[in-house]
Amino acid sequence: MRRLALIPLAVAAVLLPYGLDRYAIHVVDVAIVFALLGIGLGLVMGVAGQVNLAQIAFFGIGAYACAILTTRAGLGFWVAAALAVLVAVAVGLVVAIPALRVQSHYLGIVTLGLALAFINWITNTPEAGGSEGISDLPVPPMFGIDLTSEHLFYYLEIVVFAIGLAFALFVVASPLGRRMRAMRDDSLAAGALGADIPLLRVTAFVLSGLYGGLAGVLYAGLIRYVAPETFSVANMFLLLAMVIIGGRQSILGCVAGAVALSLLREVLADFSVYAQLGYGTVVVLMVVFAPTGLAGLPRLLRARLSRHRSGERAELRPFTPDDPAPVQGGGDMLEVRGVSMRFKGLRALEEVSLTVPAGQIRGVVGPNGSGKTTLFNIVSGFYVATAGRVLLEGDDVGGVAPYRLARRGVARTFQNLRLFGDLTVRENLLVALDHTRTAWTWRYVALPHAVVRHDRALRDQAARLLDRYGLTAFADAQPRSLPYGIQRRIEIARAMALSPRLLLLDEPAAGLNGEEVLRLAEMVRSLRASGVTIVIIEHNMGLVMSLCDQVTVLSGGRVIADGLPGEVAVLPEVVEAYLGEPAYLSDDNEDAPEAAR
Ligand SMILES: Nc1ncnc2c1ncn2[C@@H]1O[C@H](COP(=O)(O)OP(=O)(O)OP(=O)(O)O)[C@@H](O)[C@H]1O
Repeated sequence: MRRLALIPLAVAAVLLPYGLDRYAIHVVDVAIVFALLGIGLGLVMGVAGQVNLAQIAFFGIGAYACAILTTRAGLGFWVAAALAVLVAVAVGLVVAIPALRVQSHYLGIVTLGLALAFINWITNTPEAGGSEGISDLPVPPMFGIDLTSEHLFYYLEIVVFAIGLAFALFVVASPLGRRMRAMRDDSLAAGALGADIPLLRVTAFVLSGLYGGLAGVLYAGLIRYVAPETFSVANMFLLLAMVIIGGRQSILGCVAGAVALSLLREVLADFSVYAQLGYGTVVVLMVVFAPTGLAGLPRLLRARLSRHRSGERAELRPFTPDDPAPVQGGGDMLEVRGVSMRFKGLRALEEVSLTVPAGQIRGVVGPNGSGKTTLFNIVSGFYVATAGRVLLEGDDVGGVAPYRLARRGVARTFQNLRLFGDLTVRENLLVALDHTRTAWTWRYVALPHAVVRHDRALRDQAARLLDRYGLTAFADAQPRSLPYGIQRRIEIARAMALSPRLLLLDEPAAGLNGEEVLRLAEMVRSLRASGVTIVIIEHNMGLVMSLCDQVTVLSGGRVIADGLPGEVAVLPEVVEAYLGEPAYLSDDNEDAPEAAR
């Protein structure tokens, strides 16, 4: 059906130049160049969440490299064009380096600085023609077709644009695009689910450089003259306005914004000062009232509606237990040896040691601020311990990045749920189910069919997982529109999508009612029966006492007790650590849900 809808669009695109005079087709040709730039900026900023104010420089590098290589080095247009796109991609790689260290507005400042450095270079370098620019670029040869005609050049542009748009849409809908969106929503959680964040950031900037370079080359072939004013900061902000107004999270929105503002710019050419002011005002209004741009409005409305609807008929189906499986290996799954962690002057952990045998459910309890979550953060690779070692099945994994640990079988949930709010429940699971490496991105160009097949297989697995966790009814909802208990279930399902051997649950019962705690306990037992080793931080002592094989008690960053639940609960030092509230640590805790005991 969707493909059929493309036919009238294609016919309209073919017929468009027939109704346009020379000036109008020129405006359309420039709008297409900006649309390509918009796609690049949409991918890096909207999809991957990397603030990039250097897009105008990628555009300029493509155009200038093409101009210099043709007029100064005497290369043919297409050879120069191919090299120019490669140069823009290489610069994209270089611009990605700061993104590995800084994010958000800091990254904005760095990339803006790089754009200014480029503008400065082209304005002051004789090889780049200084403020005069470079003129007399050769006409791109095309099997005898005269591309000096902007009507004919339009057809070249529209083909490049169509391929560029199709590729961008394909990437966004694919596992790679999903990972990028997950990274944009919450890079920590994405890393914990196996997404290689540094490589993903580099990939986003490379794509941005690719589209910037392509736009630059087309611009060079169209105008056959390059000068600094085209690649100014003012035009960078115009480009930003295009993407923000259109909707940066939607590639089609970016294209629509770029085309609309390019045309509007021509209409308002005589009022350019007021026009700039107008764009600025509209951008501010959009950021405040519709941050997802015009393209995001229907989704915003749908989300609002589905929030009401899913709230009305929210029915969580029962969890279907996994098939029991023997624990493999049988040795120690996790060993923490003398781990200390300091944050500046604060000692969060001091010489903490514990050993978790494979197949155990280990409870980690302690008063607030005793270092439980810090311990999880070290085991899952978020923090590197100041001292001590962490062994996973005997291998030292201290300092190993979270995404690598995730691939080695460590999954975790978070105390304050870290679901990807802009992704659906199904997509949340799909991110975790995808175990491919980002380095396989070349497949997107060379083997797109393999990518489609891989995605289909992932979707089948996601459907089974949704069914097993009773979440099918919520598959297409956004997690934040769902009740808290369901969100907790989704987070466990998402962690299990990694097929972990070690599962770290950080206060999974927080915010759950008694019935939900009962279901949680059943689920955790079933996960253990399926061969997963579990470490659980919990304040609900009824749950801890009934569920855990062994309990480690932390206080002030130190292990003060370790043993069977019933034994540690009555130790005086443990009672004291809990401010003299022994009832919380005993089996007789009346606050503990009946079901969890
Ligand atoms: N990134 C950080 N920077 C500075 N201090 C930190 C950081 N992370 C944790 N801390 C400090 O380390 C100590 C232990 O915190 P942690 O979150 O591990 O405790 P917790 O036992 O999990 O507490 P709760 O039960 O309240 O979640 C606290 O004093 C906390 O403020």
